[in-house]
Amino acid sequence: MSESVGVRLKRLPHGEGLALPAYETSGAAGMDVLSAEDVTLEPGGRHAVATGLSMAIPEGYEIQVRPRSGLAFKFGVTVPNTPGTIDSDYRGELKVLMINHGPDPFPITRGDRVAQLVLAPVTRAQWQEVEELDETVRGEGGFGSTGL
Ligand SMILES: O=c1ccn([C@H]2C[C@H](O)[C@@H](COP(=O)(O)OP(=O)(O)OP(=O)(O)O)O2)c(=O)[nH]1
Ligand SMILES: [Mg+2]
Repeated sequence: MSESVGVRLKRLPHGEGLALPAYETSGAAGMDVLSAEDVTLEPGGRHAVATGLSMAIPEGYEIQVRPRSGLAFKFGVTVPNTPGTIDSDYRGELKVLMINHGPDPFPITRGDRVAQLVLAPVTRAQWQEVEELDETVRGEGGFGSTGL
């Protein structure tokens, strides 16, 4: 078993009666999160899907909102801002941004698993401004500089 961290969570009125986000298997990295609303994503359409949940993530952690590969593969339905970032100081409703890249309307029913939530540690950077950076073999090469 890997380590687990307590996360305080509040159900909003429209989240009553829904299961909490849950790990589907013993080794799952993400908890599948459920929609708290019925909505249809038209082709090319996007929507911030309500989850009916707000939370207080412990300082030093974030939650990443990631797509479910099954929805992406079968229907072209994914999370446009993946990974979505839930900050530890955010107390609003967690919403899952979704976009339908597929050719057909995609109906979401309350209770459907729309995305997955990954709790991750955050390391904050402290800038150290300098005049010169160290030299490397790569140097300024990027964006395909090593070939395709
Ligand atoms: O998929 C997402 C992404 C963000 N949020 C919430 C939690 C997050 O803490 C807050 C701000 O997100 P972000 O920093 O990505 O958005 P922004 O456009 O920079 O907004 P802000 O100016 O509020 O930071 O919105 C969600 O509910 N779902
Ligand atoms: Mg922001």
